[in-house]
Amino acid sequence: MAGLMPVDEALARLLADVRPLPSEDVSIDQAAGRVLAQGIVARRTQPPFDASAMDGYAVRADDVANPPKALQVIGESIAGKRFEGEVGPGQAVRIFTGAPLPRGSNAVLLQEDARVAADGLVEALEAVAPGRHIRRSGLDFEAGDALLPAGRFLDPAALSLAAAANHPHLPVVCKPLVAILATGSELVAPGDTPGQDQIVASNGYGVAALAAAAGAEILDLGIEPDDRALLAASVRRALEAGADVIVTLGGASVGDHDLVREVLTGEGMALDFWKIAMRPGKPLMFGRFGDVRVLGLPGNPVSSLVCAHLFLKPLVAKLAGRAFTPDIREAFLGEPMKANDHRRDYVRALAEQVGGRLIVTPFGTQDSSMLKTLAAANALLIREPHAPAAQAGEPCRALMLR
Ligand SMILES: Nc1nc2c(c(=O)[nH]1)N[C@H]1C(S)=C(S)[C@@H](COP(=O)(O)OP(=O)(O)OC[C@H]3O[C@@H](n4cnc5c(N)ncnc54)[C@H](O)[C@@H]3O)O[C@H]1N2
Ligand code: MOO
Repeated sequence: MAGLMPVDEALARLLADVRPLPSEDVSIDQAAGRVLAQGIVARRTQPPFDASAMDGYAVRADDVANPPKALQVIGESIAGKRFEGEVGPGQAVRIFTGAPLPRGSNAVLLQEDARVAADGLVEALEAVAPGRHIRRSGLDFEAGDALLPAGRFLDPAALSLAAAANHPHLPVVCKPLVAILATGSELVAPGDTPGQDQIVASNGYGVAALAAAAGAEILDLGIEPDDRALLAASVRRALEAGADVIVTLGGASVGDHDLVREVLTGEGMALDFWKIAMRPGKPLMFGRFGDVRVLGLPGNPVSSLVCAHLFLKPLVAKLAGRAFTPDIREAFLGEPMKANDHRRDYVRALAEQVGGRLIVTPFGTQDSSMLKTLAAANALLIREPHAPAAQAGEPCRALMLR
């Protein structure tokens, strides 16, 4: 069929000029999962002093070169409160992990290698090399060191490092605000009582979860019936709220009550593309109000979610400054497949490791209303347009969903 845009071309058009959003400062306890907008440098040296790496005794290595050797314990150094004096010949200081190393000492004798004796004495049972069990000042980083680059995803290790470097706030890429509007007079919210001929709206929940996981803030615009004025009012609400992306659900096709494209263009949206060569998801629409991107997802629940995986996820990730590569794997067919037509198919399937190979077996029925098979699937088997019939065991590609 003419006029359907190939998936890769549609994706390239969608993402072509998307840049990460501007930055904002957030408190470090709110920064998990965000992306650094600027690199950060260490605001202090870590450790800030020579510190013990073990519980034991700070000693002069020469003193214990020929054990056993009795040493006089002249005090203790604990994490948070150092021993202020100096360790002289024949002396030791009780020391704990993380505590500053006292002046005069140059090694830490493990407490397992010592025996407490009478009258404030400790007997060293082993020799210890100079510098042993000491973390030198700056071992981890020095003040002024570049620690994390712009664009770094703030995962647990990056967050703890930023905190250790004494950053209470971090400059991060703003979260894209994704407004989600479900359309359709047949829809009621979960928990409401559907009237005759009505169904429960489902798409928005999965789409919102997917966008949030990719880094978005969600603005839920609820459900609007197939009514031009109400749809237009919702679109204006999204624009006034500063949405970066507006996602509409349903009403994207060609039916008399599929009003979304008409309402959006009436409100000033420049239509970029509509209808792509994929199954499910053919009626996908993309347009923009300036920098505000609009994705019109098809109403069929599986089509909505598959399009969200393929298009919304990379769009949100790119706006949020995140790196994103779909998890597409080389695999082998678990069942024969018929020749394909002009649309690229994303077939709900089960991918399993069998004897070191990833075997992908499609579910028998692929109607795009069937969420149960989408929830059961862990992969989408990708069938290229015009792919010839294939036998079980032939190579294929699979987009992993989980
Ligand atoms: N003559 C044609 N008819 C259709 C075509 C076509 O090319 N020619 N395309 C079909 C394809 S493919 C799809 S996909 C659907 C999508 O159409 P719409 O985006 O207009 O979706 P609706 O008609 O509004 O709804 C379809 C279906 O999905 C249900 N729905 C809608 N929104 C939700 C929601 N938020 N949660 C749960 N379910 C929802 C709706 O009740 C319908 O059952 O069009 C085909 N038709
Ligand atoms: O392309 Mo529509 O998405 O299957 O049913």
